[in-house]
Order: sequence, then structure tokens, then C-alpha cells
Amino acid sequence: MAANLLEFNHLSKQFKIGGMLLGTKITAVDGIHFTLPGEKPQIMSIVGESGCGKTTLAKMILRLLDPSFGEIRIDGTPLSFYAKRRNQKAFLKKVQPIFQNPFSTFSARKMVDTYLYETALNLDVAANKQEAKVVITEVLKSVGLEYSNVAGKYPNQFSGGELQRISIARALIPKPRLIVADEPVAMIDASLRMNVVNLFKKLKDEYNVNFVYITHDLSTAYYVSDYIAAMYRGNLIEYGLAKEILSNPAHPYTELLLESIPRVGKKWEEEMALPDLESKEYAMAGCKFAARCAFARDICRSTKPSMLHLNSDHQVLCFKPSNYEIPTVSTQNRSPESADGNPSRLKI
Ligand SMILES: Nc1ncnc2c1ncn2[C@@H]1O[C@H](COP(=O)(O)OP(=O)(O)OP(=O)(O)O)[C@@H](O)[C@H]1O
Repeated sequence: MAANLLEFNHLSKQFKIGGMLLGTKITAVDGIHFTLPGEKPQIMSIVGESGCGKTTLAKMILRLLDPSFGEIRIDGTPLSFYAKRRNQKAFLKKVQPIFQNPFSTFSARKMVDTYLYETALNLDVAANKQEAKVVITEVLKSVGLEYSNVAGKYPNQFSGGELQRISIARALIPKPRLIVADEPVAMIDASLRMNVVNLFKKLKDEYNVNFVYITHDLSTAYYVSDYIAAMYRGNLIEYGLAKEILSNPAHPYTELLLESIPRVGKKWEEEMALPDLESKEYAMAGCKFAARCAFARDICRSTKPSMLHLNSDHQVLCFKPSNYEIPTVSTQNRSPESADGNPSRLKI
């Protein structure tokens, strides 16, 4: 049996904020524990509003940040294996990043094809410039660009969308196992976003490559995802096959996110503005979403939910689908039913 592509084992990342004396800790990623199967290429979207921990998680997958607790494994190998200097090139051959802003990915003073040549030569994909040109021509073609239209040009001679396609081409050069794309379309005109995201779908099969697609924009995740991981204040609140989650969201927060889909291009954080709650929510005793949840009962405020496996393809961090029952809480502690169960929809 193929190893899982990714395993997140009780993964947490804490940051210290504030001064030495009055400082506090924020748990940006909080005990995340799930796996992404590896037998065929997948696109897993990590979705959630601003500040939920998506970028922190992406940085840990890319080894740009070390976990505070827990570990990530890729194809069964802990990422700590790649910390050794002699294994770092192997990591770059296996995992490639695409960042949000293509204009800061490429220096304004450097021709963009220089980056492509460097990647091909440094990662041993090509032995010389001539071989590199063949590889570069192929990857550019895969993202819909001609070598002759790219070579010798500077970043400011391209649109944001073109430049992001060049970033994707560069990431493809070592034929990686995984590409981690953190908000890759956030800086691109709304009308061009789907072009870029649809490329992931095409490249997934063409290059047998997996994608972790990080976005606050569920409307694009909706079309490309095989798996969806929804995050809220550092917690993984729902995870599973995209078609399961999209047709049958189990967490009230995921439901709200799905309701926002028709409003393509709207950033959730623009309407879900509750910044004063943020630090309180991170430190809450119970479910971090309880203060905003139309279904919350006392148990949600007092007790942390644990992951409930609804079926083999779908899990949720919520008491509601289990009818507010948890094995570890005695019936005396269970709270009385609240109101009508008819959600007054939160405005997002
Ligand atoms: N280096 C850091 N030091 C302190 N706090 C941090 C640091 N990086 C992230 N955080 C905090 O961790 C939380 C999660 O941040 P993160 O950037 O991972 O969220 P996000 O979901 O990617 O948000 P966005 O979509 O706005 O980038 C936030 O409260 C953020 O302020």
C-alpha cells in the first residue's frame, strides 16, 4: 500500500506576541492531525478566513517554519529528515512553493528566465544550459507560454497572471511530488483567477504532481479540490473529500463558508470582521467558533470538541453532528438544549 502523501501528526505552532513580561502565546496551528492519501495525485485546498493559520501551516510544509509540537511526514518521511544539509536538495526536488505575489518572487532587476535556468541546473534536472532550455521550453508550454515570449524579459514586462504562470512553470522543473501554493491568485485580476487555478487541475495529471492550495477564496477551491481542509483559529475544523464536504458540510462554519461561494471574489475577512474576538477565540476553553455559532450550546463553550469521523472520507471538529454527545463528558455535565436549532445565519 502506498504511504500517505502527507501526514500531520498532532502538529502545532505557537508564536510569542507582545513583550517579554506582558507577552502571550498564540497557537496559530493547534494540534492538527490528519492524512492526505498518496496513491494518486490530489489537490487539497486549505481554506479559512484571514488569520486561521493557513500560511503558518504552509510554511511548516515548506520547512520555512519548524513546528512547536508534532510533525509532518511526506511519503512516510518526517520533514526533520530534510533539515540535514545533505538532504536539502532532495527536499526541493520533492516539494516546491508558489507564493502569493509573483512580483516579489522575481527580482525586478533579473530576467525571469534566469530563475528557470538556475532551478534546472541547481536541482540537477539539466547538466548544461542546452538541456535546461529543453526542460524550460516544456514547462512553459505546460502553463500556456512560449519560451521565445519569456526569454530575456524582466518581471515588469509580464502581467501578474503571466508571472504567476511562470512561477508555476518554475515549480514544475524538478517534477516535484508536491507543490504548495499559498494564495497564488490573491494578487491576480478576478477574471484570470480561474485560469491559474484550472492549471493545477491540468498539471496534476500531466505531471503526476499533488497540490496543497491555500486560499480564503472558497469559490476557486470549489472547482479544483479533491480534498478540503477547513481551518478556524488554528484548528482543523472539517476535513475530507471535497465532494463530501461541499454536498454535506458538517461544521456550521464550513456551512457559512459554502454560503459565500456565489459571491465570487469576496474576501471572507471583509465581512466576517470580528477582530476584537480573535485573541479571545484563540484562548477559548471550548470550541473556538462557539461565540459565533448559531448552534452553540453550553458544552461547546466549556469543552473542546474532538474530531468526529463521520465516515472514512469526512471528519469534523464539532459536537453538533454527534447530537452534542461526547464520551468523555458525563451526562450531568451536559448542557440543556438551547433554543430552536434553527440557525440565525451569521453574516459573512
Ligand atoms: N511570526 C509570527 N509571529 C507572531 N504571530 C504570528 C506570526 N505568524 C503568524 N502569526 C499569527 O498566527 C495567526 C495565524 O496566521 P497565518 O498567517 O498563518 O494565518 P492565515 O490564515 O494564513 O491568514 P492570511 O490569510 O491573512 O495570511 C495569526 O493570528 C497571526 O497574526
